[in-house]
Amino acid sequence: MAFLCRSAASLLKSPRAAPAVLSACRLYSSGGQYEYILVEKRGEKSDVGFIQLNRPKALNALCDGLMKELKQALDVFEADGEVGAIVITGSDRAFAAGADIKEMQNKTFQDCYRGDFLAHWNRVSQSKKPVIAAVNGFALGGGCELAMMCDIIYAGEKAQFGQPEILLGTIPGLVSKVYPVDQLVSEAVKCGEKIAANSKLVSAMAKEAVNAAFEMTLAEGNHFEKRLFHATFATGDQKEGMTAFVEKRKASFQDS
Ligand SMILES: C[C@@H](CO)C(=O)SCCNC(=O)CCNC(=O)[C@H](O)C(C)(C)COP(=O)(O)OP(=O)(O)OC[C@H]1O[C@@H](n2cnc3c(N)ncnc32)[C@H](O)[C@@H]1OP(=O)(O)O
Repeated sequence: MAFLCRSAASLLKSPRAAPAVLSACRLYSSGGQYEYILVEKRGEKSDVGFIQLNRPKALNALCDGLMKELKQALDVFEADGEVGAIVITGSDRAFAAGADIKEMQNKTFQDCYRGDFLAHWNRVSQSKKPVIAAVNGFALGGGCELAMMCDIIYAGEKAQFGQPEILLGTIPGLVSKVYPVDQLVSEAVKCGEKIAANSKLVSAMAKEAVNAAFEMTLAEGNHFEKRLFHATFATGDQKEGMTAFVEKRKASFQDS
């Protein structure tokens, strides 16, 4: 948080940063100049910053360009003295279906590690102003995490939250459910079968991240999880999982 405050303050004070903020202000006052998001001020007093993710054909998959624009819009709203709260939403069908799998498919571990892939995704949790997620439809993987980074989540009746990364050969992917007594054991076995059909190597990495988090601060846990996520890009199973998604077929994991 201290870092955030400093970075926001430096945006406001630094003469070099000021033009960036001003030009970003123009972006939402003139409207329509972002490619992947819609940005405006709402509310009777125009005191609510409103950001709508807008990649309908890709179910608002969070491509790099979208995340950069989201950061830019948050910077603008943080610098705007009128804005007291920020709402992030998607479409009726999807809040966001996760990180962009087509962009990630061919990334290597080296690409992820060198570029500190997804490091800037924490921007939302660093906002000094309260952020409300208004979630309709799919909120999966990074989309679910984006909602969780907000301070408040309002969900539509058909919202679906999930962490399906394990299906792509990467982490995380843990789900919990409640069942009637007589169905519990068979449903638990079915769940075990689903987990066992995924990469055993990557499942172990997901468990390692969760277990390690119990012994760490939140920042350390996030960092460790991100590094393990990067490490999945060194596996054949991540390549298989993401390629299978793009080729619209079932993945065949080799635990390698
Ligand atoms: C890195 C971590 C963060 O920690 C991640 O976020 S990994 C990504 C996690 N998310 C997922 O695994 C969800 C992937 N999407 C789906 O499973 C399905 O698309 C669905 C959300 C269940 C919806 O299925 P439906 O059959 O209704 O629609 P389509 O699959 O035909 O999707 C329509 C269109 O959107 C593209 N798309 C959907 N999700 C993504 C994505 N995450 N990245 C890139 N593109 C995505 C999909 O490919 C279709 O486009 P088309 O290929 O037809 O041009």
